[in-house]
Amino acid sequence: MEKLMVTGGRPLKGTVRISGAKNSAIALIPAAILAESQVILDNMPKLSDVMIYQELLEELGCSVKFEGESMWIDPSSAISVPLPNGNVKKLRASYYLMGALLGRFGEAVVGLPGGCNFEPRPIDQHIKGFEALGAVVTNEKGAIHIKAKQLTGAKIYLDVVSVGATINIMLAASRAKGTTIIENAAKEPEIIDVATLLNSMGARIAGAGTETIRIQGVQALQGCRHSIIPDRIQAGTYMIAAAATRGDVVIDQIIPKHMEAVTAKLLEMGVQVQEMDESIRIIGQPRYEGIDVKALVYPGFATDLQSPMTSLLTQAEGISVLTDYVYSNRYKHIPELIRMGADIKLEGRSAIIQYSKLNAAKVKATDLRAGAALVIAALTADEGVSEITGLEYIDRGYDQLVENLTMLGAEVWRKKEE
Ligand SMILES: CC(=O)N[C@H]1[C@@H](OP(=O)(O)OP(=O)(O)OC[C@H]2O[C@@H](n3ccc(=O)[nH]c3=O)[C@H](O)[C@@H]2O)O[C@H](CO)[C@@H](O)[C@@H]1O
Ligand SMILES: C=C(OP(=O)(O)O)C(=O)O
Repeated sequence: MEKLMVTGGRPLKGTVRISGAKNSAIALIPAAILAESQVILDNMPKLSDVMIYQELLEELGCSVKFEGESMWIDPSSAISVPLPNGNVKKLRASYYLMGALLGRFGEAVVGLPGGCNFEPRPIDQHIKGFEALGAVVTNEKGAIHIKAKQLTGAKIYLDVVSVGATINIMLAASRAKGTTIIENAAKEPEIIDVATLLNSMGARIAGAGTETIRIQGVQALQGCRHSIIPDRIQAGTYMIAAAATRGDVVIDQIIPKHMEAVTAKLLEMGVQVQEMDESIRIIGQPRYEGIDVKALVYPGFATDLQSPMTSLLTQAEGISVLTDYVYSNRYKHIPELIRMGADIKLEGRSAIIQYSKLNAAKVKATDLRAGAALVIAALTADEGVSEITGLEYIDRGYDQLVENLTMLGAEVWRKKEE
């Protein structure tokens, strides 16, 4: 196991290039199972979740290789091997194997997912969707067994707006007989990315990115080549880190439209933000105003940036109130930030944050974005070296983190845990 060592007090300066999006990549990889010939995914991020997914596909009989930043997947020999345990427990997005295997083979056995379990994360809406398409779903000792003689299109109203359920239903319904309509669908850019891949494979999906998605099932899907969209959560993390360290950073190769909620909040605090075609420049300021932030589904402020934003708000004068409306208790970073000197109180599902001088400390990342919050706090701390354990969580979502931060002038390094 490794930990991350971070020296505080150095403003980030320079340009950082953002990789492909984790939350797209780990849906696009299983989507490739639906094809009967080779799928090439370009702009693939180097992340532990992606490596685990490579192994999962190999367990299912796919052949997978990398060429630079491209992942070549040949799913022609895939079979629906039961995966009740093992790698499926290591990441959240293993649940997409349910929709993909169901769509291609009419059956799947997939263990309940792992990943960042900052609070219970049910998958009842995924299951409701599969059942509506005609599948029989049972939970046998923590593994979900799904079987359908014939998947048939249906109208499915999601009780909660769920990224995972929307994508999972799209995957299965692409091969169903007839038309599926998902109402109250999630609108995240990653959903559009998955629909774009599926349509390039021959699917007929309309409305991705709106609350109503129509999927006309087709008999077969073929291979294609697709480039993964930039990671808006990584981009947002660097935007926030640049502001928190009062640096000057160009966040490059992104889609600025995806960043609108973050940009708006940074501007409201008094951060200088310059938007270009494919990049955003963040110029930190000596003084920021406290603000209110509400984490919501897209196009609202992303819950995945709620923890990083908590660290930045400790640098704003007055009181800031941050409320997460997606997860009620995604606050595992707060006790650790308090150890670093932050003045934060939890009231129900809101964090009340006051200006605080942060100090270096030994802290523990308990999930991916909690880890990102601690990295930002450690970079912002006045002086001294922070030690952040739980680096394996951070590696789930940040491609080349140490290299990128080093290029931006930070002093960060990995160290073996004793
Ligand atoms: C791999 C991936 O893309 N992960 C993202 C995805 O997770 P994930 O797809 O798991 O998150 P969802 O959008 O499904 O969850 C949103 C909310 O709905 C609830 N819910 C969800 C499904 C369900 O069947 N029942 C239910 O009650 C969840 O508990 C949560 O409160 O979207 C989240 C919300 O933007 C992000 O934090 C994650 O980074
Ligand atoms: C919670 C996250 O990911 P996952 O859903 O894969 O655990 C995240 O990316 O912040």
